[in-house]
Amino acid sequence: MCLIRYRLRLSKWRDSKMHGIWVGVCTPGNEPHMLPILWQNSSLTHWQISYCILALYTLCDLQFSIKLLLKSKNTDHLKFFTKALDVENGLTVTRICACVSQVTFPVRVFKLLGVETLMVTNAAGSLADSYSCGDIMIICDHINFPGLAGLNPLNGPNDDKFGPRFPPMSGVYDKSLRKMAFDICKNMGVSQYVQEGVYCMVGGPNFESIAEARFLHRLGVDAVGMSTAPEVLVASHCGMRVFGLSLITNKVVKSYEDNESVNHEAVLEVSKMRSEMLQTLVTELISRMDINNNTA
Ligand SMILES: O=P(O)(O)O[C@H]1O[C@H](CO)[C@@H](O)[C@H]1O
Ligand SMILES: Nc1nc2[nH]cnc2c(=O)[nH]1
Repeated sequence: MCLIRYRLRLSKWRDSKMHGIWVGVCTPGNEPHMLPILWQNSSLTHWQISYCILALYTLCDLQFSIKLLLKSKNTDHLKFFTKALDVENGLTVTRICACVSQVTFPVRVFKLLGVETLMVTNAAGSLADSYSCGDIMIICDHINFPGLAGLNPLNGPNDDKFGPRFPPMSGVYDKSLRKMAFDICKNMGVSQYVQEGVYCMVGGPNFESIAEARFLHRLGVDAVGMSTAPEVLVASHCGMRVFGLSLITNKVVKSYEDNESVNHEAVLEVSKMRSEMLQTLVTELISRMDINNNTA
């Protein structure tokens, strides 16, 4: 099961007209609540971009939800997309994808397209007692549970063109981008909602049992979800810079006395509530990055 969202930068192709494209891949019933940017300042024509998106869409057998974020008044891009994808007002199509190599395939395609930075966002349940629903956790590290158990997108022969056979996983979440995100949140006056912590990916699609929640909590997990780690792993393997955010949509039940239980609708609700704030944060983060040399 996946819900992946990429924020990509094609620093080689620039054009001031197009600010970016936000792309998400959603599981059924999932709103594309936080959508990262695919193209930033691209000098490709709108049909070339559309073609690339459609190619990715076909190649990866994934369906993208697409929203254009245009600085210019020219909405031809949007029209073209909606026409090409045969839907009105952008595209939101959903499908399940269960395989980690499928989920991560686009990351390598993006790498080959010249993308240098990957931004990932997810919805997650909190285990840290100090977190509240609606908090934003800047991810400083992750535990990839499926990966530890052998379900790893890097399984199989290694392609040395992308990265080493045995890649390190320390320091994957870029420090300078994390700091920048904190600064932006401070300026936005929303620091009280911002945390920094460890994300853990579990296989899902069920939410945690109480015993599992307690187990993860003892391991030092601050927030748990069902995505993100495989894409981050592959991006890091091929030398991309990574930034990740978890939106805390619920508190994971850790007590047998607690009668609450999490449900997906509540997750979507909190996501909607915070989507604007997250979009502002991500957009500001992007605008502060140095497009040319990929430094924060
Ligand atoms: O991690 P993302 O895809 O944001 O979504 C999270 O929320 C969904 C459950 O409500 C699961 O898909 C879980 O992984
Ligand atoms: N595994 C898991 N994924 C989530 N996604 C959003 N909330 C949760 C949660 O509590 N657990």
